[in-house]
Amino acid sequence: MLRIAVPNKGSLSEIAAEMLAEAGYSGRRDSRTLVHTDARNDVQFFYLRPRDIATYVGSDALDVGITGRDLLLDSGSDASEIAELDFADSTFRFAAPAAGDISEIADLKGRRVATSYPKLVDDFLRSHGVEATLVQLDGAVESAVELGVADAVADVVSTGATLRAAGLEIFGPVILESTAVLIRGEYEHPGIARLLRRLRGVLVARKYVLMDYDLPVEQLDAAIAVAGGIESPTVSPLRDEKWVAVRVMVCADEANEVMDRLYDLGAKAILVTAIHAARL
Ligand SMILES: Nc1ncnc2c1ncn2[C@@H]1O[C@H](COP(=O)(O)OP(=O)(O)OP(=O)(O)O)[C@@H](O)[C@H]1O
Ligand SMILES: O=P(O)(O)OC[C@H]1O[C@H](OP(=O)(O)OP(=O)(O)O)[C@H](O)[C@@H]1O
Ligand SMILES: [Mg+2]
Repeated sequence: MLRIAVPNKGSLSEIAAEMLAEAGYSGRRDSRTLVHTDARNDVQFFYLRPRDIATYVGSDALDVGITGRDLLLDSGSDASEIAELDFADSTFRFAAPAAGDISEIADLKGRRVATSYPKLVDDFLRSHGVEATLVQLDGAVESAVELGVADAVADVVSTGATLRAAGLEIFGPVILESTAVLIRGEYEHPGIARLLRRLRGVLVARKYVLMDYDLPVEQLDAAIAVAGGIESPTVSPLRDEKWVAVRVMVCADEANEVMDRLYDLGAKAILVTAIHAARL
């Protein structure tokens, strides 16, 4: 049975649970449940703190897990990334008071840096030859400067709203581009391949739509240049030999532009349908 570590709370937990449900797995019904068995799919879910998941997977106590790249690297675990899961995208940055005397990482020498990711920040500063004092906090790191606990912070940045609200300004290079990832330990459980296929199927179903349209046959090459699909579009003959029917996968966020361009080529009856599941 494949043992899967999933976040039990925080910003990763809800989307991870949605992805697994879309991939056909049953999940816990009660938020206090710590272990759930999906016998039909021969998997067992262990609901753990996101920060701890890399430790469980890296020690092979569990076979595979969903966590954040920043949490994986900060854990020092031996677990390794096997796929990006296309959510919880964030950058990890330094920030300091907008009108202060810290505007580049060299200015951090001998200063105090507050963070919830001490290993990640320590490794980065060492790699840049900067010696600073790290102040480890559990969260809401942006308040540390105002309250006199630190001179600068290093934290997760998504929209930047939290930093701006705290009067802090980003400086220095990007420490890390983080995203949600699937991770595994040294041992590659045979069940991982199928889990990966299912999760990738969810990502494809979310990213693409199916587009069907009728087209004068002489415009086919031009239409395929507009939307070539994954391998190649499906082209079927119509009763009227001057027309063909085409079915093609298109990125959902490009669908309207593609429809406009196909329309300009003379396409008719252009229909877009959502993809519920996929295996490419
Ligand atoms: N605002 C955000 N936007 C994108 N990703 C985020 C954001 N905040 C946290 N994350 C990501 O979530 C993971 C941290 O999850 P964790 O649950 O430990 O903290 P959290 O999301 O801040 O939850 P909470 O603060 O509710 O405990 C990291 O991978 C981090 O990059
Ligand atoms: O750039 P933004 O869109 O403002 O998002 C970034 C903020 O989101 C997270 O905080 P969270 O709300 O999880 O609180 P926490 O710091 O206590 O974890 C993260 O720690 C940042 O503070
Ligand atoms: Mg948080």
